[in-house]
Amino acid sequence: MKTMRQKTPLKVAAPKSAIKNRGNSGNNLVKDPVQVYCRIRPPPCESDLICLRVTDAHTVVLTPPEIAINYKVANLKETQYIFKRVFDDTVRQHEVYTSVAQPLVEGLIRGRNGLLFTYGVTGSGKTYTMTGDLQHRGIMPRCLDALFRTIADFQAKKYTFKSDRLNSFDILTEAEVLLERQTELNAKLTKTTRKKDLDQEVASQASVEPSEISGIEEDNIYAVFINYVEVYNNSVYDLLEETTIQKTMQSKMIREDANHNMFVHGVTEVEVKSVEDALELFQIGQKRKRMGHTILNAESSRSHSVFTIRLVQAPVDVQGENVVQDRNAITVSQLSLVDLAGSERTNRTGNTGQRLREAGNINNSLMTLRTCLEILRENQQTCGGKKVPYRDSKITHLFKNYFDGEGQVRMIVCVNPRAEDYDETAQVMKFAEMTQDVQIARPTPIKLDMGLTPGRRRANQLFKLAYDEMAERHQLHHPQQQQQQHVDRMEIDLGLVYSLEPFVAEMKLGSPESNELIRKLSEILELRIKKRKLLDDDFNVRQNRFRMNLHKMESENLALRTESISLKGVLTQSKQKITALENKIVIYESSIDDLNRRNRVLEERVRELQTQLNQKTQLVSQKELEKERQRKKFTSKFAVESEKMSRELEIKLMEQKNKLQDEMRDKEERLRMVSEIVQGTPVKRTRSNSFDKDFQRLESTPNVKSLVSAYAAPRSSRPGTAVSNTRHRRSRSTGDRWLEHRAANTVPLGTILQPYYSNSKSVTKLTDKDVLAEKTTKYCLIQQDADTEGELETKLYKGDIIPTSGGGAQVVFNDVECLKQYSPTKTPPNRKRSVNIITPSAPPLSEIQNINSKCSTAIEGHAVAEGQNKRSRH
Ligand SMILES: Nc1ncnc2c1ncn2[C@@H]1O[C@H](COP(=O)(O)OP(=O)(O)OP(=O)(O)O)[C@@H](O)[C@H]1O
Repeated sequence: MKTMRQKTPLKVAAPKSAIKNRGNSGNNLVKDPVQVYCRIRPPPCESDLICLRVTDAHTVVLTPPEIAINYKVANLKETQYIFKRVFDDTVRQHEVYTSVAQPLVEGLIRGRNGLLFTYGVTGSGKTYTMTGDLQHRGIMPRCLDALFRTIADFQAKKYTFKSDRLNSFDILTEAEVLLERQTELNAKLTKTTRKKDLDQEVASQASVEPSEISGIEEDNIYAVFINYVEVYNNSVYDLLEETTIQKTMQSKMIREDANHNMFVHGVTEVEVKSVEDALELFQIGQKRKRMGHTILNAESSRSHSVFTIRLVQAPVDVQGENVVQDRNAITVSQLSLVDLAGSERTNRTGNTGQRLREAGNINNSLMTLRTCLEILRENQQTCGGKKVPYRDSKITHLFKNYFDGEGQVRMIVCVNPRAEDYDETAQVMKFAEMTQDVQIARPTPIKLDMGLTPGRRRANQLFKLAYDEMAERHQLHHPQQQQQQHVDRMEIDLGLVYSLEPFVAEMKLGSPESNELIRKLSEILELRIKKRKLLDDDFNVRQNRFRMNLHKMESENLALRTESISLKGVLTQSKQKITALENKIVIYESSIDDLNRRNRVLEERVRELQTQLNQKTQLVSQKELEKERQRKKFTSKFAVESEKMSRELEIKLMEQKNKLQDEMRDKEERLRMVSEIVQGTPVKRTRSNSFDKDFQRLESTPNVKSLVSAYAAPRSSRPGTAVSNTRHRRSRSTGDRWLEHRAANTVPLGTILQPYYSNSKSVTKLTDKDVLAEKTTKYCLIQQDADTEGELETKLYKGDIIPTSGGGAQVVFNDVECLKQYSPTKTPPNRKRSVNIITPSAPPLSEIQNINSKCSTAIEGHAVAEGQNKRSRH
């Protein structure tokens, strides 16, 4: 199918000279065409046939489908439409807002009127684009958000703008404000319950991607008013009006105000301070709209919704503090956001009766809009003066001032791409295309030149800030000085700074009041001259002060420069030092690195040695264990061996002892025999032959023979009695006196057989006196010891005390009594003697030596020499 280029409706704004008079008015203003945007919604179903496609950001091509009514008859071709911008179904809400509506908000803030409407078939996305839903905010909430973000710091607080019923505003005084606030509060109280229902919805609606308008006039204060109306069945209903069952919604009149702006007479205009407030109102209006439609059994898509934001702004005074309380100084601008009814044809909807009439009305109003725009275009193009039938429909009547007066007009054509809508879409496209030819006078913001310096509020704020800072600093440096003094010096007539004189009203000469006017004017001029002089004087004073300050600053500057130079020198030195230190650091760092490396090597070595040491320690401990084992082994072996040896030794000792005892017995026998020979008693030969032989040999020796004969004469002849055996002379008749010498701690014997002395003295410490006592003739030493078996052995060494030629005395030991006790069940080895056996033999040599050491007292009163004792014993 060949694309048919029907027409390219886009036209750029004509140069000033070429612009013809707007509509019916004949003024020479710069004009701009109505800007038309096309937005294509996604197809409702994926299976839907599509009848258009977007070829670029400005072009859309409409292709007639087979189901189109005139498809076969008219042999339709593809049609291309060019718009200011085409948004395909992927474009997001924010982008649509930025391209289409943001400039309108900017215009609104700058005091220009704006109109934005969505136009299209039912279900093509008009409401979606204008209002959106919770997740996808539409143009309206975004406009509000941008507006409030921009004017947030400049919203009227102390003053209130009050709308009169003639579409104008007044500024209320502070007292009036209070009253107004009271009323507002009351109203809010009644609204609270209603508000709660809407809060959630509103809160979510308020969250849109932030956008702000930059570079707005800061010397104004702002107030935002909202009104929301519905045009339905050619009637205008106020959606913000309080209604009751008795008072249902009444159609409102459309009127023209003093500035030729159209307005809904008596419409509820509510001041809103935030986006939330505005959206809350919008939701209220939506609810009322739905309610009304339910009552009327109608559909909301059959009505036009007009949501108007009115921005009221008034300049601040010369001081930049208060609002200029002049009604004429107020600027009012408005932005109307219109969601038009669906533009379908009646024959397709199949409506009948009431619905058909409604549809007819809707289409009539849209038709009127179309007609108006067509005539406007025609008038503009042909310089014709055809009457534009604005009054034929409420909606066009309401828009009259936008088309006829000044303002920015923009339209978004919403399109459903499905093939079923082709016929209606084609009509919409044609209308949109035509609309782009309509020229609208470029609005000029209505701003009165009041002779006020721009930026005074900002300047005032800065001045106050600087002033406070200076005062603070002054107080800091001169705490004693009166603050007031300083403040006085700072007193400045800001009025003089910001303005020479307030606005001079327009004066027309030639009238009867001319003289009066001239007088007034001359007064004003005189005042101005005076003020100018004042300013000049002030200027001179300030100039001088400034010069002085400058001079002071210059000298300070010089001092600072000198200081700076010296500091620079110090800095250079410091830098050099730092460099030197840095070099040192580098050197140290490298040596640290080196040391670290070495340290690592050594650590490695230490680890190795440690491992070796551990191994060796283990080895040593193993060897120690082994050694200990060996030692124990040998100790036990040694113990066994020594046990064995001691046993053998003991046996040998016993044998030796027996042998010695035998020898001793032999000797005693011989002695006895010698004594018998000496005493003349017959010798009993009890000994062995060897003894006899020895004895005979002894008898035959001449010395012995003589000795025997010498002894033999005085002896008694009583046979068989041991004459000189002193051991047996124990009878009491002997008349001996015994000296018993015992150790200090002797164990009591407790035996039946006790040593008995008839006449005795017992001492533990022997003295000369005891020994030399006259009657003491016998000495007995008692000694206790443990034998090899551990048994207690008591020995009594007995001897005679014989006086010596030197006047002393000597002891001649001649007997030993050995006292031992044994257990009757235990037979002591090698003991043949029974208890209390008195040994007939003399004590052995070792014992005698022992006795000597124990009885180491010389009878003559000096230490006994070893040789003497030996001698005196036998
Ligand atoms: N660009 C879009 N992206 C996603 N969904 C969309 C888009 N445009 C419209 N829709 C969806 O299409 C449906 C109809 O849209 P909408 O109600 O805005 O149409 P309308 O033109 O206002 O209809 P009516 O004239 O009946 O009021 C809605 O569910 C909406 O969410």
